[in-house]
Formats: sequence, structure tokens, C-alpha cells
Amino acid sequence: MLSLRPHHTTFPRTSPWLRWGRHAGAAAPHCLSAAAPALALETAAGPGSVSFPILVNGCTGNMGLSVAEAAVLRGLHLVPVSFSSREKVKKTIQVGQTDIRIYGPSAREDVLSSVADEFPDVIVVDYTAPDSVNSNAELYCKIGLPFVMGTTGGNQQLLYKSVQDSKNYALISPQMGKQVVAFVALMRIFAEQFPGSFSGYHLEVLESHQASKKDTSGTAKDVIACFEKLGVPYDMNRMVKIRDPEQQLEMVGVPEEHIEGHAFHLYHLTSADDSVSFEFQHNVCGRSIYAEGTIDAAIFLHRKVQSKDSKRIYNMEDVLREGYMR
Ligand SMILES: NC(=O)c1ccc[n+]([C@@H]2O[C@H](COP(=O)([O-])OP(=O)(O)OC[C@H]3O[C@@H](n4cnc5c(N)ncnc54)[C@H](O)[C@@H]3O)[C@@H](O)[C@H]2O)c1
Ligand SMILES: O=C(O)C1=N[C@H](C(=O)O)CCC1
Repeated sequence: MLSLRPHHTTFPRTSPWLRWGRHAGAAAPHCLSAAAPALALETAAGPGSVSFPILVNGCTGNMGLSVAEAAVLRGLHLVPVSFSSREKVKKTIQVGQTDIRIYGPSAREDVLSSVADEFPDVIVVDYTAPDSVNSNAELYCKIGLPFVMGTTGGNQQLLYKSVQDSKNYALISPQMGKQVVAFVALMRIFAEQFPGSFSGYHLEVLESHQASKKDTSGTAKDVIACFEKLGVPYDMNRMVKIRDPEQQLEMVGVPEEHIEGHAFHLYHLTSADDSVSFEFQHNVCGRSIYAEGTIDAAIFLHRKVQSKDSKRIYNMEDVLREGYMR
């Protein structure tokens, strides 16, 4: 029998994820079917729309490819190079009409320097791996390439310091899905307005992602920081991380076609005497919400660079507040 009860905790019996477990699939959220017809890749640069060069690092991966495709659809000019963590890789990836050449790590600095010379208004987008966050960011800062960091993990303090010290422009967010960003912002405002209001409550957190996800949900960490401000201490080691496809299908209720790409989050709060409970969820199937948000972030950052804004480091809340999105 499936049990995701973390040690020393009683998982709330009312959890919808356990309910979904009993009726696998029956109460799954409404997700777009993978069988939906794919959009043909064609540019959509209409009148008044903006276009500039965008280099997507990590095109060999799921997010990198999705962002590159979204960039073409939004009429941006895809710079035909990307990188890999390995020296020997498949040399090109086709996105729309563009053949993107993939370079190994040893060529990174030379290739990026040439890109900076050839495309002075380029924006770099990074969707690589947690252990590449800091070295990639340092290189973008060294060369002076403004970047959107979608990759989670790494040393976040160091990441911000690299950008601050170099005076480079960057937009950093572990969550590019605009509606999820708005939810996290709401939680932050909630915590700022009513600090300590949930003192004595107990928190359980579950997150489920595709098996290839290496790190813990960066979004869950941000939401947990809000709960801590609300008076609920939480040991991150207690977070239940589900990466097993069978559990995702049977217990979490992830639609089968999204086992390879989903992000489900459940936060359950219970009062000390068990008489009150609260539950929050944000469940994403596929990656289009992040790809779209990333393009909005790139457009936003491009405008900030072009206007030489004195503020250099941004997040997705800044993008939401200025309305740079469809
Ligand atoms: N900010 C967001 O909204 C958001 C959304 C989805 C995923 N993510 C994060 O983005 C990252 C990538 O996710 P994914 O699902 O695309 O993973 P993935 O494993 O499908 O792709 C990552 C790719 O990057 C490549 N790579 C690793 N190190 C590299 C390096 N140094 N240089 C160039 N390429 C390198 C890998 O070979 C792989 O092809 C993860 O950290 C994930 O948590 C963030
Ligand atoms: O698929 C991933 O990996 C995701 N990572 C981000 C996180 O860690 O919060 C955002 C959700 C998808």
C-alpha cells in the first residue's frame, strides 16, 4: 500500500492527495491533454510588438526547448547557439526555422563573448541545472550579458552577490508561471500583514515533480518562508518529495500524459487541537505556463536594459506589477 507519511508526522486524513489516491484520476485537476494538436511554429511578431535576440542556454533540456519554441512564436530572434554540460553532444537542435548549435563547456566563454559583440541587445535565458547556476551566472556577469535565471537551486545568496558586484542586469525567479507567482506574492503579503497569526499550527508540505527533477521545489521553499513568518516553523527535511511515477499516478492524481512534466504542491495547516485546518494547492501540468512567463520576463528585462534603469535585479513580481504580459 502506498504511504507517503513522513517520519514523526501524521498526514492529515482529509488531504485531497490521499483522496485522489483512493479514486486515482477521478479528481485530477483539469489539465490540457497531451493529445491536443501542437501549434505550428511560426513567428507572431505583430504591429507594435517587440523583437530582440534571445539566447536560451539549456536547449537540450525540457524547459530550454519550450522557451526557445515560445520565443519563436512571440517573434523574438533566437540566437542559434546554446550549451551543454558535456563536451560531446548532438551538435544541432532545430527550433522553428533555426538550427541551434550546441557547444560544450570549454567553448562557453569564447562563444558568449562573440554573441555579446554580435548581438549587443541580447537577453540570455538559463534553464540548465542547479549545479550550474552560479558558474553560469558568473560568466554572464563577467561578459556583461543580461540574463533571466529560471534554473532553480545553486547558492542563491552568491547568485545575487555576483549580479550586484558586476552591476549586470538579471531577473531571477524559481517560478515563472505568472498565476503561481501571484499566489506566492499573496502569501508574502498575507505574512507581512499578519505575522505570527498561525502560531501553534502544524504544517505538512508535499510536492510532486517529474522524476528527472534534481532539487526540491524552489517555489515550495518560497511559500514555506511565508508560513514561517505566519508563525509556523518548518524543517525543510520534512517536505515530502514525490518523484515516483507510480505514486504520482495513483496517489497524487497526475494525469498520465504529464508524468514527465508536472509540478503539484500541497500545503496543509492544522491547528494545535486539530479543530481547524487550511489547505492550499497549486498544480501545474506541462511547461507552457513557465515558457510564456519566461518570454514576458525576457521582454521586461530587455526594456529595463534599454532604458538603463538604475535597478539591476528583478523578480517575477516586478514583471507582474508592471503588466508586461499578455
Ligand atoms: N523558474 C521556473 O519557473 C522553472 C520551471 C521549470 C523548471 N525550472 C528549473 O529549470 C531547470 C531545468 O529544468 P528542466 O525541466 O528543463 O530540466 P532538464 O533536465 O530537462 O534540462 C536541463 C538541461 O540542461 C543541461 N545542462 C546541465 N548543465 C548545463 C550547463 N552547465 N550548461 C548548459 N546546459 C546544461 C542538461 O544537459 C539538460 O539538457 C531546473 O532547475 C528546474 O527546477 C524552473
Ligand atoms: O519542473 C521543475 O523543475 C519546476 N521547478 C520550479 C521549482 O522548483 O519551483 C518551478 C516549478 C517547475
